[in-house]
Amino acid sequence: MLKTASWSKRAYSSVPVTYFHPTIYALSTSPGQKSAIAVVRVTGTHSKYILQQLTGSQNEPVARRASLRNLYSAVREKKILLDSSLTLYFANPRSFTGEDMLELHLHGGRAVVKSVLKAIEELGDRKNGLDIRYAQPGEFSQRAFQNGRMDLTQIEGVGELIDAETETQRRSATSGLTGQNKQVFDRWRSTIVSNIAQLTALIDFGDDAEIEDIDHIVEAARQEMHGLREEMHRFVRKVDRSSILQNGIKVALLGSPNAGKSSLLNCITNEDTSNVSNIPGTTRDAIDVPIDVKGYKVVLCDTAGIRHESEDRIELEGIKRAKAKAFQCDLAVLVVDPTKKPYIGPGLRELVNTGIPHKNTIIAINKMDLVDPQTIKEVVLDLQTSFEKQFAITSVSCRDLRGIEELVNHLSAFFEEFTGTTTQDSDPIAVSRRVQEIMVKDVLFGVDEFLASSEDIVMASENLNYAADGIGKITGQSVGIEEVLGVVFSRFCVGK
Ligand SMILES: Nc1nc2c(ncn2[C@@H]2O[C@H](COP(=O)(O)OP(=O)(O)OP(=O)(O)O)[C@@H](O)[C@H]2O)c(=O)[nH]1
Repeated sequence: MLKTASWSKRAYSSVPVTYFHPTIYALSTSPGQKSAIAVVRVTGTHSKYILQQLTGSQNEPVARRASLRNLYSAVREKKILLDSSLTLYFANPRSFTGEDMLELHLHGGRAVVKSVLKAIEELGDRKNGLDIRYAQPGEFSQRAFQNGRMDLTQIEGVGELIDAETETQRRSATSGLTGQNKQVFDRWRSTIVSNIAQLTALIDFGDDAEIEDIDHIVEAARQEMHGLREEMHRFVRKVDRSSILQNGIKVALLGSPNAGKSSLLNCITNEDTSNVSNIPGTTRDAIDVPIDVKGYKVVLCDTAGIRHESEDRIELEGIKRAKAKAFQCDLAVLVVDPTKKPYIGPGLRELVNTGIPHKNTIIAINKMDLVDPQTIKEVVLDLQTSFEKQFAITSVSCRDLRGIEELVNHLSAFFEEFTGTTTQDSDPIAVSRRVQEIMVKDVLFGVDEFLASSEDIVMASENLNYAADGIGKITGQSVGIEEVLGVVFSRFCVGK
């Protein structure tokens, strides 16, 4: 008896929720490009059938074991060899999607991929129950979600990880992927739910309770939610700072014409990105260059040289844009030419002192190869008296690259402080814009309203419900799920 019961339970649990969904397949590596290897993924009930048909073998595949197999066109009469491929079969539920899955590691030629995709397509026969079709964007991840393999924050973490361009972005994305964020949300949710339960008990049975007991329970809930609100605000602040990592830290290069701004940009990026010339005023417009500086994504902006006396309309427009860029940047790097007096013209002085006084600024004295150390000392002194604030000053040469490494270290120290991270050992967190919005509009809103309304127990409990539902929307374990699913999965590409 017992044996039958446990067997039937096992049999039941081995059927994924999506068992009757079509089997889907897609090319998971970059489409349209020649490469050494291309991976085609298949997920769904007919995965094993597809493997058996393509290999022409009815043998039971060994799960999780890679094997080298010849793949043939499904038209049996004309058995055409398509490729010799590495095949990997995963039996449900131990797969990414929780369904039976198949991976075909093909040779990456376009014709090979095309022929295998066509062969899989030809295996579809809906009338005979073989519902097989090409996947929609994000559908593999959607299956993983539907079968409880991942929650929404983890799935979004996969998306962030694939989009990560720098080391710091990669590390922040792992907070979602590893379920770290989910643990935080789950803990918050259970705290809120336990307080809802306390209040519900008061609403239902409060008539029998002493007034002091009621006050005591309400006060305890208030205290707990106060603490939680603090923690939530800290989390949101950290997410804000982490999203700077995603979008890039904006650094504007400012300076007089010919100071060497474009040369410095090229030295930092190691590329000839910007227009270098000895004709002052060469850079007429602001150029944004996304680069990786010691693991941080930085958007470096080369601007037109700022001087007062120009009458050239185009140059004046460039200067206007340079000022606007300076205003938007997170950090300004002021490039100074020590061979030309005044070292800082009135236009730049005014911009730094009154136009962007709230911005962090690093000063780079360029062309140190052209002057002696005594002149550098003079320039430093002059700069220290030119500005109302004291800035870090460093000297460099774009010609012989002296001081460039030191300047880059200055920049990365600033990035660490600005984003509250170090590239080695901190834990930035990345959550999607969707999660950020729900945190503010639902979760924190509900908690704030609760703290404002805890005199009225029914209202207070409603507000906590609102906050808990918000967390449910974030992880995908509560009401409002349909409305969020579309947003989450539409960001994914086919095969992911
Ligand atoms: N000797 C020497 N020359 C440099 C150095 N940096 C730049 N130059 C030269 O200075 C001139 C101007 O350099 P750019 O990088 O175009 O200067 P810029 O500030 O971008 O100029 P604008 O576009 O006019 O604002 C070029 O001839 C460079 O080769 C340096 O460190 N040493």
